Amino acid sequence: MAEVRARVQLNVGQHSHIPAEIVSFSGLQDGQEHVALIFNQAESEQEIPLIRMHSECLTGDVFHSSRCDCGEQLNECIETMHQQGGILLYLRQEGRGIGLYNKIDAYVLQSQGMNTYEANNHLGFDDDLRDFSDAVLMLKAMGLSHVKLMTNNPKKLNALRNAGITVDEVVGTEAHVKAGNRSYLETKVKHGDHMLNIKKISKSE
Ligand SMILES: Nc1nc2c(ncn2[C@@H]2O[C@H](COP(=O)(O)OP(=O)(O)OP(=O)(O)O)[C@@H](O)[C@H]2O)c(=O)[nH]1
Ligand SMILES: [Zn+2]
Repeated sequence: MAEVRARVQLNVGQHSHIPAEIVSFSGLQDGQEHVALIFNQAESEQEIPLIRMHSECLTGDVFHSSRCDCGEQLNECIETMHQQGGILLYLRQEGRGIGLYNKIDAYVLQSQGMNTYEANNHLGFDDDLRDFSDAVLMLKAMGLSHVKLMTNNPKKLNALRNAGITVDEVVGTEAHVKAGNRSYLETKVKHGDHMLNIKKISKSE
């Protein structure tokens, strides 16, 4: 069992204009400092809250790297939750769990022609090392057993359902295409079973 350790108000977003609360936890299992951001006190409302499990991506979230869509997804999530309320779990699972330096090694291999999964395998890692059991503990610590989930990744949906969390609805994120991330997005759809609409990607390109 994990518990809420501290919970404090802060404003977030590009102009620090979006009120939220940041939550830390005790009793998480993988040794990482995962946090939750709560918008509009969504965990205490009667309505089933929208949640997102966002895996850390320093290059995308902070530097808005051309190689992926993580920063855009994070901004989209924060804007949506500002409007509708919601809970963002920011999970310290850099590089789908392989860590930042290994992800940069994988980028080197991708620059030589491998796709994201081939590069992982070449480095001796499975396609995806993420485990969402701490995310489940965080939800339970906040008293949440019934959610709407913002993702395009069916593995996240299955992880919650297998842990006894009821997911009423899955809300996809937009396809954020920019120069440099198209093959990354296509690979997610072809090899990672992501429910991204490639046609939508082509149109907005
Ligand atoms: N190993 C590796 N990880 C990457 C690479 N590009 C992005 N990531 C990581 O992928 C994670 C995001 O996972 P994605 O598979 O893009 O998306 P998702 O979180 O599974 O699914 P959504 O909920 O739909 O966003 C972040 O931790 C990124 O750091 C890469 O080339 N190699
Ligand atoms: Zn990324």
